[in-house]
Amino acid sequence: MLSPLLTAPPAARLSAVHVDFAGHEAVCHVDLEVRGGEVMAIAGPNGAGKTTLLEVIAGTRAPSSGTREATPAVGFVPQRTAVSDRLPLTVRDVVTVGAWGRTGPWRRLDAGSRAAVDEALERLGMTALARRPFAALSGGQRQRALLAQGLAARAELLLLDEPTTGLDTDSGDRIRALMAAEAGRGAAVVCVSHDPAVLTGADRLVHLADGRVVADETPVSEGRRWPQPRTPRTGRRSPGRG
Ligand SMILES: Nc1ncnc2c1ncn2[C@@H]1O[C@H](COP(=O)(O)OP(=O)(O)OP(=O)(O)O)[C@@H](O)[C@H]1O
Repeated sequence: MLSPLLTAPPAARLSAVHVDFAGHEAVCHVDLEVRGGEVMAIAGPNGAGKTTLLEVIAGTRAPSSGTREATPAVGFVPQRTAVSDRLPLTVRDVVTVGAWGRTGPWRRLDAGSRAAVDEALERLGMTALARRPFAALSGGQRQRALLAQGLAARAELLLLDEPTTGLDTDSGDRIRALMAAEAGRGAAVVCVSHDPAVLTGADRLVHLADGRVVADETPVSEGRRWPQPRTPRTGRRSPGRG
């Protein structure tokens, strides 16, 4: 019998995708399907095209040629270094942006969207920091705020660019557990990473080199070797860094 992962409809499908930057092919002829319920890790050396490919899957970068089909319910968590230091927003504002897919930008949030924002803050241990300016956070706290933004979308396709880079072990564990939990509720999770703990624990590991998929493996056959989701911290103790 086919596994539920194989019978689930694709959350995203790329066909013969190329991305060309002024003559440099960053992504070359990629065919890829991402399915609900799976965590796919994308690995490869610097400059291999991982972020560019993730942007195409997210729909934030149009391919130069080829096609993308995907659910409209996308949550995209960029690298924290890709977000301006000067954003005049609180942590709650940043997380609220994630719920805009449900309400539309700058609209008053309905009760369901407010609950999604509160829950996302709670799951990342950011409730106590909700009113703090985003620009005043440490790097690791920013990473968690951006992930909370992605969770607030309650997306069918959740995309993360190096979400554990520079985090302490505890925060890295928490983020891997959250990715597993998102896949557990049926979302397709795609994560660009150099982190061995992410790469060895994903359901599927796609290797890129020079913009091409050179391997597409399912390294774990009997469940993810990732920590189970834990009861979130409320932040009542110290707000904690990173
Ligand atoms: N906006 C851009 N304009 C021109 N070239 C770009 C642009 N973005 C990326 N590139 C080039 O495309 C290639 C792939 O870049 P990309 O950022 O996707 O790689 P990556 O695998 O994510 O790298 P890293 O592991 O260093 O983050 C690189 O050669 C990069 O220089």
